[in-house]
Amino acid sequence: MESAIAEHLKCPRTRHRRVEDDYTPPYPVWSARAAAGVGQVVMGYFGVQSRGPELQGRACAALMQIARDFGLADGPGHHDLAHFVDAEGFDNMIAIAYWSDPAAFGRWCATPEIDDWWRSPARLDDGLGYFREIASPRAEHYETMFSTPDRFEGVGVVMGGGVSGEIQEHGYWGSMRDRIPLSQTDAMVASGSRSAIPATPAPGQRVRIAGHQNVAMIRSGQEWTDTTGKERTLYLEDMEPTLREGMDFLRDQGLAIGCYSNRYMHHLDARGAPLQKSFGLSFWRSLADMERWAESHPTHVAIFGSFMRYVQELNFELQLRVYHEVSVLKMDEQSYEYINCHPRTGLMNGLAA
Ligand code: HEM
Repeated sequence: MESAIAEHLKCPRTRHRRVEDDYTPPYPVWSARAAAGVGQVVMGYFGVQSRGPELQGRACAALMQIARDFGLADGPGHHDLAHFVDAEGFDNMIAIAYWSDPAAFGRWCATPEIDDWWRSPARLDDGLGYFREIASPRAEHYETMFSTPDRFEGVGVVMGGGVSGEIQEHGYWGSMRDRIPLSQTDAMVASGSRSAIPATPAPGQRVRIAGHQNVAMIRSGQEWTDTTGKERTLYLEDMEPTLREGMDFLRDQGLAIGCYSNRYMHHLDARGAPLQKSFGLSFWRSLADMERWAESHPTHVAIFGSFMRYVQELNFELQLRVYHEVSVLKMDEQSYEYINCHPRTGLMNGLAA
């Protein structure tokens, strides 16, 4: 058993963990480790927004183009494609890409064909919406968790330092915070507020959103490809409907509890066909707001309870894969840009008049 906090990120504590040193978690969980030299990563959400079946083909083509451009020099080490329909009925296709080096990301963005495409006035009147939500947390500002040690998702794929041993900080409310290295010395309280340029986002515009200090972000995913029999039924008929309810709540009523945006997304393969994998992606005013939802909302409490029960019932032989990555972002670790998107998109949500 080892700490989720890698040795080189440990420091003298001024804040305590929620558990005692002899705490033993009820089931095993692993973290991804960063290779030496991977100090800051980039998590980029490149979105294409459209409405109605007649635009879906063009939206898909735009997404495929973005994914092809990842193959240019300095492109990401890993990417996923995903889709969801938002509360306004728009299709949102997103290519999610990870870099282990922010300088490479900067060079990739500055590649003339990518930069010219993004800046072109044509982006405002080709009938589609586009966005880039870029989070670039330093190593102290994020954590990962995987229910199996054999395969990573998301940022874990590019961190390059392999898998940890079984970690101690999990299986109790507050463990997410305890896994983030910064929690050793900092309460990660949010301050300030979001602002938009121009101040009132509307469709047909380019909009930039400035985040505030300590915005919290989570990508929490599950894959049921390998589940069979009772476990598959449990996931599809018991857990998934509850999860969907929780995700719909955050999408529709999240603002009142500090959730700026929530997307319950389905993975697509390289040709756009759905895979048996999904994830929730949400941005929050603070880590504390996210924690409150996770430990008190009936949907997540029920999912958490079922997971604990199934793990034991299935004798720790779960085929359902669960993982998450959580970041607490400083001002300079966030960049959000929207082109011709509706004003409830992503971090714009709640800012329009
Ligand atoms: C089938 C889907 C899901 C399952 C089975 C599940 C289950 C769990 C479990 C078992 C834990 C505790 C993990 C540990 O510490 O060992 C946990 C923590 C957490 N989950 Fe989920 N979850 C799911 C989806 C989600 C989604 C979509 C979100 C949000 C977008 C979410 C947010 C959280 C948060 C914030 C925590 C950390 C709570 C803390 O440590 O204080 N979960 N979940």
